[in-house]
Amino acid sequence: MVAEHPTPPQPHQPPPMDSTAGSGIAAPAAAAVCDLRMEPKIPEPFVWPNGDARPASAAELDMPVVDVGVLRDGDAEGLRRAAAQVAAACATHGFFQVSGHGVDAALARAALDGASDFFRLPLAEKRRARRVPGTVSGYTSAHADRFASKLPWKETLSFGFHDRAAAPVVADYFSSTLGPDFAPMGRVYQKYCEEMKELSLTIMELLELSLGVERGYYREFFADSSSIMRCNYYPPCPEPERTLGTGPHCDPTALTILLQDDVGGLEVLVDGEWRPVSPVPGAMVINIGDTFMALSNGRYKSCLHRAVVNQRRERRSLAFFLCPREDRVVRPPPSAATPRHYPDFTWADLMRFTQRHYRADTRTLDAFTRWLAPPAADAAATAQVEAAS
Ligand SMILES: C=C1C[C@]23C[C@H]1CC[C@H]2[C@]1(C)CCC[C@@](C)(C(=O)O)[C@H]1[C@@H]3C(=O)O
Ligand SMILES: O=C(O)CCC(=O)C(=O)O
Ligand SMILES: [Fe+2]
Repeated sequence: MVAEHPTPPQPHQPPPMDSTAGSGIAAPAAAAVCDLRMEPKIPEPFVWPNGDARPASAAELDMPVVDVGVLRDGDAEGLRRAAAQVAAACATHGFFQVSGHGVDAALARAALDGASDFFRLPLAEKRRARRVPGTVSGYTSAHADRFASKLPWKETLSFGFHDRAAAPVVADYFSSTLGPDFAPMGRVYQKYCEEMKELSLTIMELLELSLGVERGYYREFFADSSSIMRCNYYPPCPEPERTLGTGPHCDPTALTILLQDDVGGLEVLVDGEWRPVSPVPGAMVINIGDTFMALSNGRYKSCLHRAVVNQRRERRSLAFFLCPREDRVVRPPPSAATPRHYPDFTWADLMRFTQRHYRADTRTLDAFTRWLAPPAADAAATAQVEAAS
């Protein structure tokens, strides 16, 4: 299927980095937005180093499809099997798929189709929702408003979801940002996020069981949460082997629920090889993020993954990122807390770090830990510099 609308990015020459360039994130003066049009070669800013873009191995990642319906129907043997499958997957590569999730198939389809409808809009209309600098919310094309190189071959639309408010936060976002014509789309994503939140709490119960930690610890930790919904749109690419839809990274968030269409492109790094994750019709991909790795005191792994693109088919994926309420202190349950592998932190701090100081990649949590509290040697060096200045 060839995309019905212009595809590969043809960015304006990304503006010069401003004073925050040293932070590794370009914050150009004007929000550059890529105007996607077909070109035979990809623009230089979209070329990734060979190490990041190297080809995947042929062998798909063999990850379990866990039937989470067992948490509803009280099947004790099924529960034991599901907990064992989750434990084996999360202690190694951090990925599994779920069936029996109860998410309405028509709603899932409407959410994927809504993403296509949005990304097919004229650029000027999409720009009405462009990302507010320093936040994750809004529309971006290749993150060209943030970075000047290794641009991802994708467009994204992200918005926050928290069920504290009485008001339908997501539905209001669409109507207020894009106008009353988008109210139906907003209602679809409002309902989709509500179902994603419910599924994430079910998965938290399964994670408690599989880790043998206090029942309810994780479910209650996230009962009042502040999550991120992200629609990814990956256009066909004339040189897919030279770029990436999403670069190698670990999700800084706690848990990711990924609904992908039937195209494929998600890959996970296992034993030094990129392993494709094939779409399983009706299933959703789950992965552990940095915040949950810290909540499990390192027992469950937040692992490197990426999204590759292809020459012929556009691809869509919807990522629901479960995040704690901003001010919650991320700390493992008492039964799993010694010796501590990560410091206490809040999601607000980690979120701010990824949006203003550091491009989430393969070492985000380590970089964040150092940013939070530089090792004594660094602190002494910093004090020396300050004293001399
Ligand atoms: C907190 C977040 C930052 C990103 C979106 C969520 C969780 C995943 C992060 C991201 C996808 C990791 C790869 C780099 C990134 C810049 C991207 O390609 O979109 C990251 C997101 C972001 O900073 O917008
Ligand atoms: O699109 C995909 O398959 C993966 C996207 C992803 O990892 C992300 O948005 O964090
Ligand atoms: Fe990710």
